[in-house]
Amino acid sequence: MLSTNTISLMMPISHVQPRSLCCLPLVNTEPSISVMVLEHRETPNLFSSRRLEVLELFAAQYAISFENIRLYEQLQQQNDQLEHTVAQRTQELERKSHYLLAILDALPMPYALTTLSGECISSNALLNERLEVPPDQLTGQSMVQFYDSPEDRQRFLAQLEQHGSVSNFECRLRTRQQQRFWALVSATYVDLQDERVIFSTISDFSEYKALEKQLYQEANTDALTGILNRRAWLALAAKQQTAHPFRISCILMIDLDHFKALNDNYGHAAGDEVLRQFTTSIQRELREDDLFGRMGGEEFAIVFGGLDLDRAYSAAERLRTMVEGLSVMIDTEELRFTFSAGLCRLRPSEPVTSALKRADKGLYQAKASGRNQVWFEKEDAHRPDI
Ligand SMILES: Nc1nc2c(ncn2[C@@H]2O[C@H](COP(=O)(O)OP(=O)(O)OP(=O)(O)O)[C@@H](O)[C@H]2O)c(=O)[nH]1
Repeated sequence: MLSTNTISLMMPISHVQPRSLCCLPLVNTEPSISVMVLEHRETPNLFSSRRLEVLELFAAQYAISFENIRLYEQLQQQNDQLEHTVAQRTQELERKSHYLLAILDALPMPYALTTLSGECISSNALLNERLEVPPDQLTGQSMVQFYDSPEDRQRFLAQLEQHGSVSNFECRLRTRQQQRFWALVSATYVDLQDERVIFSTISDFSEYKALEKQLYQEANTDALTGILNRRAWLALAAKQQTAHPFRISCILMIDLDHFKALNDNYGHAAGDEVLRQFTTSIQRELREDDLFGRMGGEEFAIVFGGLDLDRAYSAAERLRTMVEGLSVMIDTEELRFTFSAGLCRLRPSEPVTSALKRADKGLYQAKASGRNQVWFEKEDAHRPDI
């Protein structure tokens, strides 16, 4: 209900004095938001208390509707604001996603995005090409099939799980056409909105691996005969000794007899051929546990793994007899040759070079005693000298 004060303050709407004037505040939940003014120019005292009650109800309803409209407009404004923000964010995301795709497309190496179980989510053309899979046919496929050994895949996943990323994991992959190649795989986890996936890149390093193998071959083998060179033989002999500290082994040092004369009489190439055929023949006779190497010139050494002095001596004698019976054809000429050798036990934890020196002493004795024979040190023997 309006107070008298409020009414008296009200000004008529028109300049003609009204005979009845009513002023009602439009009040809802909040303080008055507006005022409803009614005036009548002809009938005095028109706004009786009963009429005022009705008008008050009407004013209240009006206030509610008015408030509703205001709230609706406010909501509409907020909605517009929200839509604007969403549109802006979407645009931003689209731009970022566009950048990301552009970067991935420009990546100069094969990549794949896979699920944790190895299913390909996306890949680039370079990967498809390297794995010999037609464009777009990798998505949905299991990448596990491209690992040459399933154990490699397990090791790769174990490393990824342990460190969160893997750098240059060396393994062999195979293409869909079953072509094997060496690859370095690097990977990291990527957390997408609702799942964790793996982003991996691969680089083919088959050429490097082949070169590495070639360098290893060159560094460890003798170019003429293809067997171990002195350095590699010493290293492997020491490695075997460490791996089997309680295994009995013997070392045989071999030197071809009168090789200078053979070279002088038949030429260096004939000497080379003799060295090659000698090596091949000896290799044929040796067991897997034996280690054969060229120490230089016409000198060779063998570790008889797991043989005691008696059995090693028998083996050395068998080799000596075999070589004695060999003949190498040089043009129409049949060349025959022999070797002298020194034998000794490789004592536990004794440096291989030191045992080699003792075998060399036996070799010297064999040469001095007329060649084409095998000698061993007295202290090593439980039987008399030959
Ligand atoms: N063809 C050829 N000859 C080699 C090679 N390496 C070393 N020689 C030769 O082997 C010969 C070794 O001669 P010496 O050390 O005098 O020994 P030897 O003539 O076998 O005499 P003894 O050992 O006393 O029986 C030398 O003439 C070397 O030039 C090689 O790779 N090829």
